[in-house]
Amino acid sequence: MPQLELQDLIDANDQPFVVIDRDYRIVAANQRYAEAYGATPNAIVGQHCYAVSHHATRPCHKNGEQCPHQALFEHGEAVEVLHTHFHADDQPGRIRIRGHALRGVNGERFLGEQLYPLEADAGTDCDAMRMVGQSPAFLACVDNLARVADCEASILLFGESGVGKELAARFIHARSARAGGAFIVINCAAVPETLFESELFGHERGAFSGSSGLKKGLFELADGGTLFLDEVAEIPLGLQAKLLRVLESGEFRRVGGTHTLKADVRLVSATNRRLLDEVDEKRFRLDLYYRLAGIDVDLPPLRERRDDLPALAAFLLKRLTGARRACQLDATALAALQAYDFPGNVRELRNLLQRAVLTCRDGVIRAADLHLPTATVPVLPGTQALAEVERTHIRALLDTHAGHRNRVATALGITERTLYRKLKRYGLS
Ligand SMILES: Nc1ncnc2c1ncn2[C@@H]1O[C@H](COP(=O)(O)OP(=O)(O)OP(=O)(O)O)[C@@H](O)[C@H]1O
Repeated sequence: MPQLELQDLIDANDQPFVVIDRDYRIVAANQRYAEAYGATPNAIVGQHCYAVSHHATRPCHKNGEQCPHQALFEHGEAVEVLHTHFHADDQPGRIRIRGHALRGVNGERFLGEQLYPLEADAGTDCDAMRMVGQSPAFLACVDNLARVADCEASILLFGESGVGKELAARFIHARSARAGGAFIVINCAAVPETLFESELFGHERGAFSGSSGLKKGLFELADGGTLFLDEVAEIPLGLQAKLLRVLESGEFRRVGGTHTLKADVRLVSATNRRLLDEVDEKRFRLDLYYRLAGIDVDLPPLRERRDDLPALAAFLLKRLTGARRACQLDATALAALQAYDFPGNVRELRNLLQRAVLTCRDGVIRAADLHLPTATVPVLPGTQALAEVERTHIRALLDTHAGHRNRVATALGITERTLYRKLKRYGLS
């Protein structure tokens, strides 16, 4: 075999590529890799890999990250992981790293790392799927999602309303081995209790009055893919037992059917209520909770990642205006957004911007165009019962939002179905 110059070989690679020895020292880096970290290959060789890419003083597995170096040198495996690296401009960026086991002329081992910046990744590059954000809280969350995507475990996503749970579920699906299969959504709050079973498992011709032809259920449609159970806390108790049985056996029957069917489905569920609290309140079965929450992932609310606001707002504005004239936020608008708490998270931000785009005439959105709701917290006498406080608060919100129940539900961080129940209970419907 011809002896090739290592530097020439790795410079031929279009992606950043680096070769690392057992002691975490970089022994070679291609031009692309060096550029990504604002240096030349010569300046990088001899440095610790974690110092260059993580600005850290110790290996990343000692900071709790999955580390390709550790995987190769301790376990003999070449693994692919997702990390946050710091680019030349000191900005954090999401990177997918593919580890390669390399052998030196004397048989010694080296780790070759090929880097793929995630923004250029097919699964996340189309606009509808793009998860925008670079704040540490958001990056940690996306990192988590990318790690859990590949395993087959059931995932339970927890986060406030509008925080991006469905987007996260799509992200998981797109990065899983099931990406070629269907991604099926069921919003458990929106399906009337009586239709739940037939929605999930389908029904045979004439199974009940009003059922016309044969209908496949969402479970069946998700065969080979992912079923996303949104607002999972809203599944009626009676159905929870049935769902559990199906999840345990993988078998089900259509309503009115006699054949047992099988479907190979991966479940991703989402909730904005702590399911274990629901279990304590006897509204949710503990055994079903364990089935659904193989791994749980928390999505941070927008007010805990305010650093993401400018990029998110710019991205949403671009999507809202499309090919039409671009709109921009001025400094007063950005400051107003930074000071606002966003009970409805990214969805609320999008809705605010949508309204502002319609009213702004010169392409500049100012604070006043955003019509941010001002917090009017009523001061109530200390002796009022909790239910009365709740009733008063809901009534005030209905006034503020001109009777728009979806906006009131968003502001309260509850589902519309829960709001409807409360309106009925308090005689406000
Ligand atoms: N990080 C993000 N980057 C870009 N868009 C986002 C991000 N997070 C959320 N969005 C957008 O915000 C909107 C709301 O997101 P999504 O429907 O996923 O929220 P959700 O948590 O599932 O809401 P709900 O609890 O009400 O079902 C969507 O239009 C989504 O595309």
